[in-house]
Order: sequence, then structure tokens, then C-alpha cells
Amino acid sequence: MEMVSPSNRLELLFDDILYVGHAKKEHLLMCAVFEKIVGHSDAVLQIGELLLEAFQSEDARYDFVERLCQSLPEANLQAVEDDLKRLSPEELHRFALTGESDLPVMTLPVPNLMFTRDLAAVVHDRIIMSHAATSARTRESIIIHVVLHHHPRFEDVQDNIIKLPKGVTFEGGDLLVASPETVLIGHSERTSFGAIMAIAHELFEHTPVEHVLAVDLPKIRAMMHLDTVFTFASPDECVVFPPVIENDSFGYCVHLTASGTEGKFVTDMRLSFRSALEELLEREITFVKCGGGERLQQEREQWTDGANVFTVGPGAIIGYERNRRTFEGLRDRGYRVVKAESFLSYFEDSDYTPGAEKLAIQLAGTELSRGRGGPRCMTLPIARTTS
Ligand SMILES: NC(=O)NCCC[C@H](N)C(=O)O
Repeated sequence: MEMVSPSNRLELLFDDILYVGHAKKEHLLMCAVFEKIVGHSDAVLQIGELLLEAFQSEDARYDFVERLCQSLPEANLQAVEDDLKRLSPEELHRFALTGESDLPVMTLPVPNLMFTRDLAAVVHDRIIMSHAATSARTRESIIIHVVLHHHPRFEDVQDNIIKLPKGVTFEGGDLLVASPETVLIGHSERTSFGAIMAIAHELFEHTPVEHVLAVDLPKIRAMMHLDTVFTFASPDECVVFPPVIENDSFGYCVHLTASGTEGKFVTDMRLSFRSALEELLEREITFVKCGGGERLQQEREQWTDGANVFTVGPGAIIGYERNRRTFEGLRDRGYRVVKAESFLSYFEDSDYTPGAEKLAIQLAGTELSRGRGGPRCMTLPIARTTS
């Protein structure tokens, strides 16, 4: 992230230059909250460390270099393909993250790797790998490929990895698992309709998923993924950006179900996302408004990821503190609002019991929030259990 500059920031999908030291502290604090809630120190894995561990295998390094050379032909990396393959695990790791090495070639860094959510999506026992929509994030799709295929931790899931066909684009922030049978996918700036159909096909074939709701989003940067305007706080509460999520109109929400005939779906055009969701989940859903009742504040808080909360455990969600009105809405729903630091000091000498009360944890995140991604974007749950 230290390599994002005023001249390359747009290409690297950053609106601003972050104070990296503070951003790191904020990230560490967020991970400490996750570990406390999950209750063991192995709860949080760091993608950079997983990559370095995977690179201990020569096959992994070769695979990475070959995919990199193929995926970005304009970077002319083929000229140094053999040299890249000869780099040590540590040197190749440095090159993979920063684009720098001692070789006479340079490429862009991958500062968006912190938004691990977009690298893949896990639904039941399947892992759908991303097909990044932008060249700034293409290398991240290769990184997750290498980690999943070569890290010993993922040895047993090889047959469960879903690879999407060429030509479609998909980023994990567009996929939300609403229930064991229902998956929501944003048709966004980053995820193509072809990807939604391919994912629906795979999920209908290999998992208990029976319904995919495709949600049409404005194709704009501020709402690049579905999780920038809609996230679950609990099974019956969501944080939503009302101007987009309550915009009922023709073609906005398409319900896909399997038809029983290979390659065919039954489609059903839904005018209201809320009613489609409530019908599929068979319960009423409360929409907590990101930014409260006023349009101006809704826009301000959506911009700083007020609608991008992450549910760490039953009843415990985390979001950026600056989204004050969003937290007020959660308080009105019975959440106790607490700062991340206070949460950790309160439970310093005791275990946290998930579900004992509804907690909305505030992460200061003044630097992280300038990267255009919230706590959900910065996580990638790799296993799911239903309760
Ligand atoms: N799921 C998300 O919404 N991720 C945030 C990604 C932010 C990153 N700067 C990007 O533009 O891709």
C-alpha cells in the first residue's frame, strides 16, 4: 500500500493515499477482535503469509509465474519468465505483492489484496474463485489460485474448487449467502451476468442451494459490489443503502432456480428485492438504513462503507465508527454499541460468549475506510457452518 501514489492511485483503484502505519494498526485491531470472538488464535489467516507458505513448493512458484505471464501479456513478463521461476520463495513473494525484484522488470503492486473478500466466495463446501474485473486485481485472482491449489492447508478441498469459464468476471464481494438454500449475487461493475449464470449452474448442481437472486446494481465505483449496499447483521436484520436496495423496478431482481433440464433455469422477474428475499427466507427482514433517514447522510455513510458490516459471530457485528447514523439504527434495534478497544479490554481476562447480547463493534478505521472497503470486504470466511 506504500506504493500507491497520486499518479497511480486511480489505476490501482484507490481514491486516496492512506497513512499506512495507522491503517496497519487498525487492521491488527480488527483481527484481534475476530480472534477474541472466534475464541482461538488460529482464527485469522493472513493471505500474504499463506502465499509465502505456498511458495515453499516449486510447483506453486512455477504455476504462479506461468499464470502471471499469460494473464498480463502487455507487461511483457515472458521475457523474464525463467528468471522469475528461479527466484527464491521470499523474492517471488516480494515480487508478487509489490511488483518489485532485482530483475530488470517491474509491475504494479497489489494494494487491494487487503480486500480478501473479493478473491473468492465459499458456499457450503464449494469455493468459487474470482475472475477479477480489472487488471489492477488480476494478480489477486492468481494469488488465490496458488494458495488454494498449493498450500497444504487446502489439500483436501481440491475437488471443491469452482473455476469460472473464460470471459466472465466475478468478485466475491458480490456474493452473499442468505440461507443454506439461497444465494444473492450482485450484477455489478465487477460481476457479469455470465458469471452469475455459471455460479448458479454450479451451485444448483453441487450444493443444496436452490435459489439465486441476481440483483442489478448501478455500474459505478461507489457501489462496485453488492456488499457495498447490502450486508447481513443477523439472519433477520440487514444494513442497506436505501436508494439502491429499495429501488423496486422492472429487471432489478431476477430469481433463478434450477429447471431440472441441463443448461436451463427457471427465471422469475421480481419487482421488489425485499419481498423476494422475505419470501425465500420465509421470515420478515428488518432493513437498517445505512446513514439513517436522510439521503445525504445515507450517501456519505455508504461512501465510507456504512453498509459493509461484517458479522463475526452470532449477534456480533463490526463496522466503521465514522458511520454514526448507521450505528444509531443498530442501537435502536437493541445492539450495544462498543468501541473495538473497549471490547478487547473488557474481555482481556475472560472469554467472550457469542450470542449473549447483540453487539455492534466500532472500528475507528479512519485510514482503512479511505480504501473504499469495509470490514466485510477485508475478510474471507473459508468455512461455513449453519446454526
Ligand atoms: N467487497 C468490496 O466492496 N471490496 C472493496 C474493494 C475496494 C478496492 N479498492 C476496489 O476498488 O476493488
